[in-house]
Amino acid sequence: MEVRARAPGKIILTGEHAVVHGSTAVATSIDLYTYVFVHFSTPSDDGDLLTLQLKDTALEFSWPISRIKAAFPESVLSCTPTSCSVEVAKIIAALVEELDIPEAKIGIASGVSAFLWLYSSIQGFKPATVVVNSELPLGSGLGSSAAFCVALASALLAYTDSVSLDLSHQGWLSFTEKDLELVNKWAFEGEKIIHGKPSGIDNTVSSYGNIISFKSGNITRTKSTLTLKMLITNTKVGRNTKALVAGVGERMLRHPEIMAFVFSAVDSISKELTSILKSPTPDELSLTEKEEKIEELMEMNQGLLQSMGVSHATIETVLRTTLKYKLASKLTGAGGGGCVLTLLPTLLSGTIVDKVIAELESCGFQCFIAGIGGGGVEVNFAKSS
Ligand SMILES: Nc1ncnc2c1ncn2[C@@H]1O[C@H](COP(=O)(O)OP(=O)(O)OP(=O)(O)O)[C@@H](O)[C@H]1O
Ligand SMILES: C[C@@](O)(CCO)CC(=O)[O-]
Ligand SMILES: [Mg+2]
Repeated sequence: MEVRARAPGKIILTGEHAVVHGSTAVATSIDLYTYVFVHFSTPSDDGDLLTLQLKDTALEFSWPISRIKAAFPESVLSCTPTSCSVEVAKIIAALVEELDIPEAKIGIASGVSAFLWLYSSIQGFKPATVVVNSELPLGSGLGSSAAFCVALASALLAYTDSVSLDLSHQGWLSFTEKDLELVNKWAFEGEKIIHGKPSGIDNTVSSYGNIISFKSGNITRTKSTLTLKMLITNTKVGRNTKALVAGVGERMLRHPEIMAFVFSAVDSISKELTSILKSPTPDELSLTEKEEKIEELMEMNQGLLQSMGVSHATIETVLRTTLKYKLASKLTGAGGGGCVLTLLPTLLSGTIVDKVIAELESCGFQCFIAGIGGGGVEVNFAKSS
């Protein structure tokens, strides 16, 4: 029995960090995916191992099922999404510690912990091989952790009675609305292990796809009348969303009144962006006007992100470089390095785009343009060749 799942990454157009504190944020899926393949062992496989292959970091881990069974409490299997208890978190931490993950790749430990929680909760103690690979840069603000959790939850749920999928379907298959809700809730439990205090926007956009406005767990799907073209620049500076979210939380505790104003301003920016995206775009003039407004909103949001303390010297370099070409940019995701968005207006000449990319890449950054607003997570039951 095998299944593969693919879940998209995302960009946050406005509202990261503030969304953790209840403000509105706007995000869209991108056409770069994390893939999870699961092969559940059959008696003929003669295996009693749970194996996790993480292709992006060239790491492989295996646990004898008996080892996992002995470590976990019996009651861990659950039909409904459940948070990892402090007791089980300690058990998982001990199992992950035994793996001796090399220091340079230690960030992966949180992903392995999320895997152990989702696997044992959804599948119990069954032998299997799980293979993960991603088109997303890991830990760069494009939602790699959420895509990982969404693809994993989908693949693990695919054969269970909790969802209703046509197992004879050929090719990629979407979940029903009700099943997507379940996938999204399980993925959120995984994100909690990786992030500490996620808002849920990343797993939600990875599950559902499209453009969404998100506030305190409530999703509004936004049908945009314009197609945004965003240049994504990866500064290649590694960072960790958990630490950055915690840093903003501490600033909030030190300056509650000021930060409340900052978060409220971000909320207004996201609401204004949503209304611009939704309103009719009858002609080229209104398109240009809208793009100019969006650029202004991005600049204001970036200023507020700076005041939250999540910008970085490399992000400032990208901002300065794109400004030379009169282009507006902002960080996306948790910041502290990672990726920066630059709006490429529809009427911008290809020559300018080439020039700005060349200048950014000469600084050692990596630029690409991803397709945005596509569908969410899908599964595929086709036999691998
Ligand atoms: N393909 C993958 N294989 C293994 N672990 C992964 C994979 N993708 C993500 N992870 C886990 O998620 C962590 C990165 O999550 P983090 O939230 O810090 O960054 P991000 O999700 O890429 O960015 P953001 O949260 O800002 O969008 C990795 O260190 C790893 O633990
Ligand atoms: C920084 C943050 O707002 C977005 C990370 O992509 C964290 C979250 O919402 O969980
Ligand atoms: Mg993340």
